[in-house]
Amino acid sequence: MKQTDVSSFATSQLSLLNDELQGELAETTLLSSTHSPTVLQRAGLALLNLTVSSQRTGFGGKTLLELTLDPAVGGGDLPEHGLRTGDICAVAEQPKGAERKKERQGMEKHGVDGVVTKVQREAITVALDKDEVDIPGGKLWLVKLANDATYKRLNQTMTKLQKAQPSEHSILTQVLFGQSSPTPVSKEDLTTPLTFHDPSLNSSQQDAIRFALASKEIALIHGPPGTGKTHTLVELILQLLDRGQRLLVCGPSNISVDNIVERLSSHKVPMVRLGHPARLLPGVLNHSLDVLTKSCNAAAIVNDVRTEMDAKQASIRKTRSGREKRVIYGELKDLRKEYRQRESRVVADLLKGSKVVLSTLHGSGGFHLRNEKFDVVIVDEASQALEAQCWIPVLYTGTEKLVLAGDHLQLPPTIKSLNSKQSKPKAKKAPAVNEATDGVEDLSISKKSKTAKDDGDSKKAEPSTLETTLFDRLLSLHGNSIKRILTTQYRMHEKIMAFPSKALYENKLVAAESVKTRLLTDLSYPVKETEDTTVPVVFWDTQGGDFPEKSEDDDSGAKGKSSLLAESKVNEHEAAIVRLHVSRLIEAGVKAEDIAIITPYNGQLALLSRMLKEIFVGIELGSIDGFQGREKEAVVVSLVRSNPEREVGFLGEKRRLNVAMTRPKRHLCVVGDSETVGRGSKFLTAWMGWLEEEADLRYPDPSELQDEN
Ligand SMILES: Nc1ncnc2c1ncn2[C@@H]1O[C@H](COP(=O)(O)OP(=O)(O)OP(=O)(O)O)[C@@H](O)[C@H]1O
Repeated sequence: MKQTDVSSFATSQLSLLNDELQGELAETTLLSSTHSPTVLQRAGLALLNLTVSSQRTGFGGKTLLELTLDPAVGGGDLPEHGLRTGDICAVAEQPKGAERKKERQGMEKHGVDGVVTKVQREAITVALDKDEVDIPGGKLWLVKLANDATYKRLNQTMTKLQKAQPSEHSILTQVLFGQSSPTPVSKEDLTTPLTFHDPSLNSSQQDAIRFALASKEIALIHGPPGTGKTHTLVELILQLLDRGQRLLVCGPSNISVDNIVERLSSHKVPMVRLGHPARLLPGVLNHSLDVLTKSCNAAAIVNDVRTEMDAKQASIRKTRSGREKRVIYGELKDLRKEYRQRESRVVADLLKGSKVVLSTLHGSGGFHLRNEKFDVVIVDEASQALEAQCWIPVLYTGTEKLVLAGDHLQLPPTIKSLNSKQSKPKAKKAPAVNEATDGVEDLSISKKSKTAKDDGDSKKAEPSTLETTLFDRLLSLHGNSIKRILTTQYRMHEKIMAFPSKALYENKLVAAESVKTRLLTDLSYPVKETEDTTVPVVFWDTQGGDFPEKSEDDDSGAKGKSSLLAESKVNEHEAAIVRLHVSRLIEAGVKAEDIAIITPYNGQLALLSRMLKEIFVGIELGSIDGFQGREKEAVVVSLVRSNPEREVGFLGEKRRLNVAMTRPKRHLCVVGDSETVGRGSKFLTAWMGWLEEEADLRYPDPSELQDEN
């Protein structure tokens, strides 16, 4: 066991985080200082010609401004924009002659910062950061700002860790750094009979629960694709509650947390979900602090003040006299103070009374939990979280036990905040193609520079230390004895599962009876039996050099211009094969919405989208990274790389390929050049070998593709 020094670990994290932040800020500043509002609006980063359509009081006593298009410019729907709930923005008076840069730079002085809380077709609502603001009567504009809140909290957390004296380190912290070993779990604890709330749990799930219950400091639940990780966590939560424990349940994204809230609510567990209501799934709202503080018994005392404040807000907008305004502001100030006091009493009571609190990792560092103690912290999707994020609930709640659930053999967290959006639910809804490339939201750090570089060749890119997750680090620190793996998977046909199981999961995966032989022809609607619909795995091998890749910007000569414009790859012939295969599936009766096409290269994704989105309405196209956590009945993977140098770039990352090959339930079609891809790495050689042996092989007939074109 290799010990890690706590303080130097924190110091190095701080420096890595700072590098990220500086890069991010430089990029945003560059963007907003060099472009006019109109250009920013076209880029989806700003909205112009707005007016206040209503003003009221929201959670935390904040002023909520609802903005719509000024009737003077015709009103109606807002133009297309990229502003999302949770984005940090500024609202300011629109400079006359919108292009004038000088005036625009005064924005920071005249504008008010806030957070987007609701986005509708005709309106966008912003919760303002400042209490007393005099919103100008003229036209307003709203611009997205860089969000450094995430970094600030990570920074605070790592600073706290850095400054803690060794004598202050909890046993858990010592275990997390290898200075103490985890207390061994006794055999009896692992074998004592347990009554499970869910009798359908399989034996690996039951074992994982026994292990997590018996562990004193840490337990890792390793959930390969489709093995019911969240299902298992829900039972673990119920078992811990039976034992009188108080729990904090977190995940890196809102959706990862909401997934658990939704599943727990059918068990009637009294719980509180922290987080801004605008970011939560509708089904989860009833558990949010915002709604609970309005609906609980003590709510009336808060609501009285809220009503009074709203009336005052309305009267401010009506009066023109500066003196009257000042009087009302004074009254509002007192009311707001009163409101916050009453609300925080109600919130504190609600939190004290709840045995389960759920929030994002980031949210667990908010002031609501500052004095709350929890017996156990559970983190779902832990291999999607930065280590520094996982420390937020650990350090701020003083827990002595941590349960992490995840799969370190799928993709690690990516680093991005400027353009981060809500991550998609696991639900089978079809996000637009550009959204499918987005990562996880709450922290969503995805290094732009890295993405750009990787898009060219990830093999050369050294993994940054920020990407080593706590899950990974603990496994290398303490070994497999701190984890239990879930082995029955409920997603894939057994043939689709076979290679990833053998190559990555020590051959431990077993396909559940209900899925192991499911084919497209067994779908709930009629699908004709064809050579495609009756086989689980198809491999279109384009070997022979007739289907070469292209660098996207070969023609434009943009190579080396900027890391953000780094070249991507396309393979037009592969795209034609994808079209052929999909059209055959659709002719056989498979619905377009049951098919997804995924590829590692954004260039190829853009090409495929142009070619196929309109022909196959409802089909989903996405990057492999954006498809993590999702599933489809049929998945076509376009590998793109085909070159005499046998370069595989992005495909060198086996965790990315693992994600790609484990998305389908009934049908996986791989399109690629076995000669190029097969030389990329040991993993790729093994995969190509396996496909040649086990898949239904197809060799493209150029004349058939000609017809298709
Ligand atoms: N013991 C079980 N018996 C039957 N079905 C199960 C069992 N455990 C999980 N499932 C089913 O397997 C599917 C995957 O479960 P869940 O969403 O909990 O998995 P996950 O591991 O969190 O998913 P992912 O692989 O996307 O991370 C769900 O449809 C769930 O109902």
